[in-house]
Amino acid sequence: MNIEQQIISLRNELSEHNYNYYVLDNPTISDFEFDQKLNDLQVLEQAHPEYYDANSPTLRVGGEITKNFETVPHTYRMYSLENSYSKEDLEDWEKRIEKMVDGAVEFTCELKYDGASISLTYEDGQLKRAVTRGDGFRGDDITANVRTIRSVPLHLRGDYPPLFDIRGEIVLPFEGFAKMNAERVELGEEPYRNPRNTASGSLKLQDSAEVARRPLDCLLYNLQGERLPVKTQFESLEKARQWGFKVPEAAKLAKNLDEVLEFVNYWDIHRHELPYETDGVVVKVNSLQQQEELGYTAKSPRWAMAYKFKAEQVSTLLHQITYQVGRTGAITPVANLEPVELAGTIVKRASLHNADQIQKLDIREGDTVFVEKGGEIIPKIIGVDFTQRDPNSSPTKYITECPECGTPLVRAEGEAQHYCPNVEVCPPQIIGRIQHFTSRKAMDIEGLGKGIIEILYYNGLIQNYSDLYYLKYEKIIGLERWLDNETAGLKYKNHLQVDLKTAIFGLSYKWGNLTLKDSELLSSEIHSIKDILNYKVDNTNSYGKKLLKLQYKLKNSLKSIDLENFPSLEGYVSFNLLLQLKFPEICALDLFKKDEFYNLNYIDESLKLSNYNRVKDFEPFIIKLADRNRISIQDLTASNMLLAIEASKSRDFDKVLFAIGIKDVGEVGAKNLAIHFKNLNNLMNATYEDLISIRDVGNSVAINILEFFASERNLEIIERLKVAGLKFEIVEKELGSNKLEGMTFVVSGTFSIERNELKRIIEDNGGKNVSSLSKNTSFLIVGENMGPSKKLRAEKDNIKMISEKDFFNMLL
Ligand SMILES: NC(=O)c1ccc[n+]([C@@H]2O[C@H](COP(=O)([O-])OP(=O)(O)OC[C@H]3O[C@@H](n4cnc5c(N)ncnc54)[C@H](O)[C@@H]3O)[C@@H](O)[C@H]2O)c1
Ligand SMILES: [Zn+2]
Repeated sequence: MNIEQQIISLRNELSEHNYNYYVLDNPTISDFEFDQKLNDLQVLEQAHPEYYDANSPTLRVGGEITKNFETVPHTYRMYSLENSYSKEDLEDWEKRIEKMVDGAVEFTCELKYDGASISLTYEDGQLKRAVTRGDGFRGDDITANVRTIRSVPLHLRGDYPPLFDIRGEIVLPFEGFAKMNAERVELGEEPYRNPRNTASGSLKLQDSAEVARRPLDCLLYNLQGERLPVKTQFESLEKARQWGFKVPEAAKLAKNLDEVLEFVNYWDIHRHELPYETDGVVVKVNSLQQQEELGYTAKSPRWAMAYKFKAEQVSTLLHQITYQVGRTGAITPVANLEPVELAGTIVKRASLHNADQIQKLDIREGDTVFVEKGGEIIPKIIGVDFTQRDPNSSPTKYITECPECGTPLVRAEGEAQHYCPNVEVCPPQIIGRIQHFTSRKAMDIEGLGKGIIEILYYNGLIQNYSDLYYLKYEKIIGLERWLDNETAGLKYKNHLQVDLKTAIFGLSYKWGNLTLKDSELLSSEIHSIKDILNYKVDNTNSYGKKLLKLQYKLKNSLKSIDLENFPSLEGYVSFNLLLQLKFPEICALDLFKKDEFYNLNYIDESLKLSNYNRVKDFEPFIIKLADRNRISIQDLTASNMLLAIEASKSRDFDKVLFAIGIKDVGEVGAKNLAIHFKNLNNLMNATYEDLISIRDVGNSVAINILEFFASERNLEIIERLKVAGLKFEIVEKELGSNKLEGMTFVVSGTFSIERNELKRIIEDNGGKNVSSLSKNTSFLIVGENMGPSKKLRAEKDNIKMISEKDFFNMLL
């Protein structure tokens, strides 16, 4: 590639990233990588001014305007900031400045909040407009959304100027972000990646009510206007604070660059204590007079410089790649890491996303990997330290079978994710669906979280959510299980009674490293676990060696265990614990005392650190751990749970519709469907054309709905829910108002809801039902197929006739 091609290719690539970042809120590379590429381009362009292009990403603010909001021009242009990454960069900048202005230069140091920029216009102390940065000249008018943010003052106080703009950053504090993500995870949805993109995405929602629900915050840092009552940047921060804006206290005045660096160094460490995300420090020339002298480049002010903190990176050992199965059957590979501290938290796991990602980075078990936590909350593996790679390792073979049910995985054309297609039997999918059903935004059944659902499921009491409504107190009381069954080596947890092959596999998972195939082979030759002890081993091959190890461990550790009753699930778990207790090598007591490692996972570790004869010391920890990991359904839990299940029968139709978990039908979608179809029968009879005519229902959702109701099994489940008494039709909200006080109604014909229901709503709102028309009747509510005589009579007596819809409008 020649220079010109290189420049053009970089420009195209960066424009694409700008689009992903600013418009889609979904960047595909890290900020650091982006800045490096931008810098490469800058260097090339400087060396080759002949390829100048005013539209180059180096000369333009990256944002764009979207078509969803009104576009408005900025009175004062909104710039970006120049970036620096080192002390030297800052020193160079200072030198440049000092040549251009008279007198000593002081600096204001501020934190660089990582969110979405916003410009607010205030007229006579009232918020008039809020506009995104857009391309710097024009932005999106998102006033309605910004009004919902509590830290944006709608009216100012004090001695504010009559007209000015104030700039700031809209951020999503960690706490709110974590809460939003917890809710998403509860619903089995992908968590949001980082607060910045989520904040920015929230601002572009069409529904301000939804924006209001997001815990956004607005931090202000810059005034723009004519004849403002301030002479320095620092003063303007103080003034803004007095007028009622939220201006963080961290800002500091620095007399020289040393003081600036002090500020930088302090916050590089302490920023993790802040409630929101920051990605650097912004250093600004304090005097506004000097700022004016310095002016702007094409893209940024010369009087300000961002100093970016480095995205924190560490290297650590990747022990194992495990695979999680989600509610929809999607498989997510997870890297289990040697715990390591990164950006203030201990990181033990990182998502590997999908098979392509593993292949692209060539990640293998046993590798030393680089883990980064730049903007992203969930740490990610950005590469492998190849100098540390074991030369004998081989590329990771992605699993081909579901780790939970053994079904061969599928991967649809063009999809990144593998799926387990065993929808009806695969345990995490079943449990996930039930969990979704009971979750807060669906049926909101309190106390029925994952743990309890698992107990009920593994004890064979529920197979799907309809079974919840048929639970009996006597059956559930006293049920228990250990939460941490994975650590107990129990891979095949869907079988309450595991078969021999599985039991062997479970055992060897811990000790012998038999593969599933090995276990199968062995199980065909013996009748029970006990037989392993007497099995004749040919120890000349690796299979035999593994068996020998298994035999040895078994012999050494089993005396008191009732092998006849093994294998059963509970028996199995306790069996493992007992083995741990009896097993003389488990002694890494010190490791265990640290709560961080207080987990059965580390028994494996402690096995390696063989230090004999300390089992006794260890025992209480194991017992405590076992208790901590065991949950059981006690009296109170059981009765509360049944009450909560009973109470959930009164949830509205749209909640039920959301809860049953039709693919891609979310909370809002379910509401639209409920309002449109009024009841389940109508929805079930809807054709493809009916469906796609509804707001927000596209091709794939329509197909999902049709498929859902085409399944015999789903129909059976729904039938059971109906029998249990769940709501499968809209019951208009009982407002319980007195809006209809003094009015009498006659109801005639058929309606979208039961006639009695309609009458009840009238009464609940203070109205009176009468059965026949008279001069005193206020309204006749006309349904379908009303007899003609009623109509004549009403016309004669001048009684107002209204439709069902008119009636409900009266209640609004
Ligand atoms: N990963 C990607 O694909 C990708 C793509 C485009 C941009 N980016 C990233 O976005 C950034 C570029 O975006 P940018 O142009 O918004 O620049 P920027 O984020 O580097 O800095 C400018 C912005 O900082 C904000 N800011 C926060 N605190 C401030 C304060 N105290 N004073 C003044 N301004 C403050 C302002 O909103 C201002 O617009 C780069 O860091 C880049 O890495 C990443
Ligand atoms: Zn499966």
